[in-house]
Amino acid sequence: MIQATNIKNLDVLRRLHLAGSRSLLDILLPKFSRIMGFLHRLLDRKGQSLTYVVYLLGILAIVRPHILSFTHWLRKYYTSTVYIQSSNETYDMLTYWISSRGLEDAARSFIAKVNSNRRSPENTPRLAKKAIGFSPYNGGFCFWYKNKPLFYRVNEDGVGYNKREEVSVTCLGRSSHILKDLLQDCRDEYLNSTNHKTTIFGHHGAQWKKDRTKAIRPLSTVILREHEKAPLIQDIRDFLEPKTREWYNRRSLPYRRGYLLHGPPGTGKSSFSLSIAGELGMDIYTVSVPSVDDQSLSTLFRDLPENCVVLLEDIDAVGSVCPRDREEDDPLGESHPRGERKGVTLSGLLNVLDGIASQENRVLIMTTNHIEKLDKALIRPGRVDRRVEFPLADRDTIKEIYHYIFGPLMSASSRNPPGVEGDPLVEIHATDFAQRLPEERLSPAQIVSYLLQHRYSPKDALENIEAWIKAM
Ligand SMILES: Nc1ncnc2c1ncn2[C@@H]1O[C@H](COP(=O)(O)OP(=O)(O)OP(=O)(O)O)[C@@H](O)[C@H]1O
Repeated sequence: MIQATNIKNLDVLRRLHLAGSRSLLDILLPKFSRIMGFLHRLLDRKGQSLTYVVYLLGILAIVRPHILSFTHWLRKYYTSTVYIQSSNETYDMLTYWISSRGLEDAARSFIAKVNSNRRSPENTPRLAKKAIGFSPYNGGFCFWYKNKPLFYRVNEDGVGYNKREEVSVTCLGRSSHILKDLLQDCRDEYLNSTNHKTTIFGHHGAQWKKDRTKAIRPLSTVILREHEKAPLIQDIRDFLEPKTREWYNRRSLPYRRGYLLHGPPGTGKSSFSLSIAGELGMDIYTVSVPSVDDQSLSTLFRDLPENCVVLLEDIDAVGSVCPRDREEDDPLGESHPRGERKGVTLSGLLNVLDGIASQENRVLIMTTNHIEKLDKALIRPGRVDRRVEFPLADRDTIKEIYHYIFGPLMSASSRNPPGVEGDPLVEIHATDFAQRLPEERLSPAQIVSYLLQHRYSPKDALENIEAWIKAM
């Protein structure tokens, strides 16, 4: 059971905790001086005050180093601490737990950030423009967990670009069970909060970074020819079956399968990857190939968790040199003369795909707008086991997109205006709409975007087709 914060105890412990960081004496010394002043006045008449003061200061000077080393010893041998780096998801779990209870309010130094994911003060509307969030910074606070005091501390490590935030939680005693229990609770609560959601991770240099958590997008909302879509989904599901894994292991085959989604921009490749991750209850880790080099790609793959979807976008950018306008330092601190900064090389990507990091119950999806540019070695079976084309919209796709926007709701999320649901005219309008658009000339993204402009008026969507096509 988690006990609510006790303000009185908190105050005492916060002081003690501060004493840990500033030394107990720094706090006691001013109080001590006041007492000495009082004694001085009291004893002044007897002329002994100066002697007492000198004695006391002398004693203090002698015991001070001992008290300091005692507190250091106490901290070293009679407390346990868990350290968590901000680049790891455990950090999100812990901060979610802390923040959901408002425990961070006990911190005395904060960092304020606009658009941070952290809690804003109670009186700030949730969607307010430039809402300021606060999080503890360079300091700490104490809270109660299962009737035990724990100390939460934020530390910063490194300088400049390499600066990293790290939090630590300390408990009294040599057993770290309470810390493990806490992290388990944080994990459970965090996973509960992300149930029916997909967490999307991007990267910052060679480090994964959580981008956002989104409600699962049903696969039915990504429109693709059924004879391509259904077998692709089935193939991914089959691959993730435990018996498939066993089958691979028994035959000593590397347990991996790669998928290549190709087609023009805006045809649904990323949307499909996100949806399938949601359907499989996995998070998705995305890497845009043009934004990394061999070293960071390999580090990112090494740091992947198990059970996730990995999306490698724009793999046709492999081997291209990114010309730089000027000589500059890259974020990793290396200097690249103009034109010499390499992206991912073919051998770098092949190493990653063939390596152990591409296994471990991971679904590897690669996307490209230019399949014709890909090296044969990259897409040979074993690296790419299934290719699926995401084409420009044909008549059936256009019709389906119309249904998707104006037809009956497919999930609980409200998309259509009242009155449009179940409208028998939708079918007629969808056919009409599909017939008036050129086939295989527009991407689903273009059509979705046009229909969204007229989301409250299917009539307008039909009436403005010619003007829209002309404008394009
Ligand atoms: N087949 C589709 N079905 C439903 N919506 C689609 C489809 N294709 C694209 N969209 C919509 O268009 C937008 C862009 O799609 P998405 O990013 O998935 O395309 P993409 O093929 O990955 O593009 P790119 O190659 O540029 O990365 C999304 O918001 C998505 O909702």
